[in-house]
Amino acid sequence: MVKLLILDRDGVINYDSDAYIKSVAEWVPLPGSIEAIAQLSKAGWTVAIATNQSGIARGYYDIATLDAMHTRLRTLVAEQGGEVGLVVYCPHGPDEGCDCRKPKPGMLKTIAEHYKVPLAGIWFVGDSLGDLEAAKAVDSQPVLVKTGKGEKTQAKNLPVGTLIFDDLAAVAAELINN
Ligand SMILES: O=P(O)(O)OC[C@@H](O)[C@H]1O[C@@H](OP(=O)(O)O)[C@@H](O)[C@@H](O)[C@@H]1O
Ligand SMILES: [Mg+2]
Ligand SMILES: [Zn+2]
Repeated sequence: MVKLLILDRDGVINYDSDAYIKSVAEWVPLPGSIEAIAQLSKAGWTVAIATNQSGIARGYYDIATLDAMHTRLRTLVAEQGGEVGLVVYCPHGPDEGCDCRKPKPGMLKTIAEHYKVPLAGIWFVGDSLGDLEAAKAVDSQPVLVKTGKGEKTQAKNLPVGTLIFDDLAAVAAELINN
């Protein structure tokens, strides 16, 4: 069976910004995140990504720019000998009522269906409460990292059983070494 790990993007893999990440130049990996994904991949994990990208609906950047960010991510991970799995994004705005925008679990379901694995217990790593709630909604394991908005999120009322790590590198160390 596929060993699947699902990651949020902004604030987990790369620095986030309240002004959105609007270009490849603004898409800057957090320390250790690229290496963490590569190490997980080389250890047999399939690393997929589920990311809200309402900046598309807001007109801040286009799909081609978003795809270029993900090509950059894939290139950097490949340079470390790893690979990135399926990247799923929600391009919609908060008021469109789509099924994919977190905290709805639609993107997690899409990823699980793609890899034909059940979502129960799958770790979903995020920095926002919506990430953790999306995981809880499908019985996945909510995992909070303190990067991005994570420290602020930690002060909120977290889903029962949420695991907390400093950053993605710490999550990778836990999964690879245990
Ligand atoms: O963390 P992920 O899901 O990868 O992506 C989050 C981004 O889409 C943006 O999501 C926005 O929330 P709203 O979409 O405006 O509610 C804001 O939080 C931005 O700061 C953030 O960059
Ligand atoms: Mg995030
Ligand atoms: Zn959506």
